[in-house]
Amino acid sequence: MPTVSSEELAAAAGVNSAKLRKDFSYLGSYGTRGVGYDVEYLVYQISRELGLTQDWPVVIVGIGNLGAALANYGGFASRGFRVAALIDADPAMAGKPVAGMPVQHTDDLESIIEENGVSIGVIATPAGAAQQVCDRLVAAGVTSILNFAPTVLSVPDGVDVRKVDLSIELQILAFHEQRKAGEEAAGEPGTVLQAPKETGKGPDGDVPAVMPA
Ligand SMILES: NC(=O)c1ccc[n+]([C@@H]2O[C@H](COP(=O)([O-])OP(=O)(O)OC[C@H]3O[C@@H](n4cnc5c(N)ncnc54)[C@H](O)[C@@H]3O)[C@@H](O)[C@H]2O)c1
Repeated sequence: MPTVSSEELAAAAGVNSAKLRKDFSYLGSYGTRGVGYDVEYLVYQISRELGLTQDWPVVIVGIGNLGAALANYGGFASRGFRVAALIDADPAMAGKPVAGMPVQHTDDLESIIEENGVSIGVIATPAGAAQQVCDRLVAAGVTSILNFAPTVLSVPDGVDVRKVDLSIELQILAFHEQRKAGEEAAGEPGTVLQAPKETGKGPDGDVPAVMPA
């Protein structure tokens, strides 16, 4: 039975081992003195706490380039997210197979949500359609939304929205690239940069004026 000590885990995570043991005790996981934690059981306990040991049916709305790519991504199923249905407003798409499933028309959105007990919806429609799709998902019983459309969605209390925007991730990388270029121009790492005012703050929050060596 592979085991791991709280000291090893704490060192790997860069945290204090006493704090780690205390946190694990909230999971009901206490380990054995001198032996440590049973790795398999610990993984199960953490997964259970994160809600990953149950099956989560998910619908994807908007089966264009992005929606089809998401539908074809195998990584969701291995984490317990089962794609229950693919939904699109284009009548020409209805019945067409994507990732081995027939695309269903938005006319049936409500019944699909109900029949599959779906609580998580993924929106991959154009921005202009996203709020309307969101409203229908929420009215049908969806309480968590992963939004890829470049728009801010309004939802009632009790509904969670996570927005994914890859261009923001690129902006963050571009910001760091700019800092690196400034560092090279200054000649040595760790130099205090004379950054233009508007780049003194990165899109991911405060960035120290001195880059680490
Ligand atoms: N978040 C990101 O990083 C990221 C990256 C790429 C694309 N996007 C966004 O994702 C969305 C989809 O991009 P795409 O390239 O797949 O577009 P696309 O045009 O290829 O696909 C959009 C699909 O949505 C369908 N659709 C339109 N209105 C609908 C409605 N009311 N209900 C259901 N389906 C509807 C269309 O029929 C089409 O199949 C866009 O909003 C785009 O800006 C976001």
